[in-house]
Amino acid sequence: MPFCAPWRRPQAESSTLSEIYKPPDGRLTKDVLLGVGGTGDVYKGRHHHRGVVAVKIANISRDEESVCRELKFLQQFGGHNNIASYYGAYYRAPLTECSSELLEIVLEYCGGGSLHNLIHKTNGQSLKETWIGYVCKEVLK
Ligand SMILES: Nc1ncnc2c1ncn2[C@@H]1O[C@H](COP(=O)(O)OP(=O)(O)OP(=O)(O)O)[C@@H](O)[C@H]1O
Repeated sequence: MPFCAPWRRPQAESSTLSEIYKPPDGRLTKDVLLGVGGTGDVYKGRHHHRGVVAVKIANISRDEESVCRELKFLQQFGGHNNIASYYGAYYRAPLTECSSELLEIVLEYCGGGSLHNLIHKTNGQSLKETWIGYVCKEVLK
């Protein structure tokens, strides 16, 4: 296999995705749609333990490699101050033969909105130099 997804760990080669990433079993609910990204739709939700969270619905069937790359990134850097924390992922089996295998990726909910929104809400749709400096400094940390 040219590509090895992190959930198919060497010691768990015989395990299926559903065994490694157990289904949420009511521990996770999804509410409003927050946005749509390259990996899938992102919902505001509630996790039984974490409270309010963001839930990214990643389509494994469509692009397993991208989902894997994103998970790897989150597992490695999710502890950084400026990156949403990664709380775990749940496997969702296809409902019918034609539907997709999904992974529900649970993240820290970032309620402040996006930089894109901030720019569009600002007079002249342009941030002050001090703000731009602050954002650049935080991105480079
Ligand atoms: N942790 C989060 N908290 C709150 N909203 C979020 C969170 N993650 C994503 N969103 C919302 O969902 C949208 C899509 O996010 P996502 O991370 O999937 O894609 P992206 O980073 O915008 O693009 P791409 O997937 O192409 O990198 C964001 O623009 C944002 O509005």
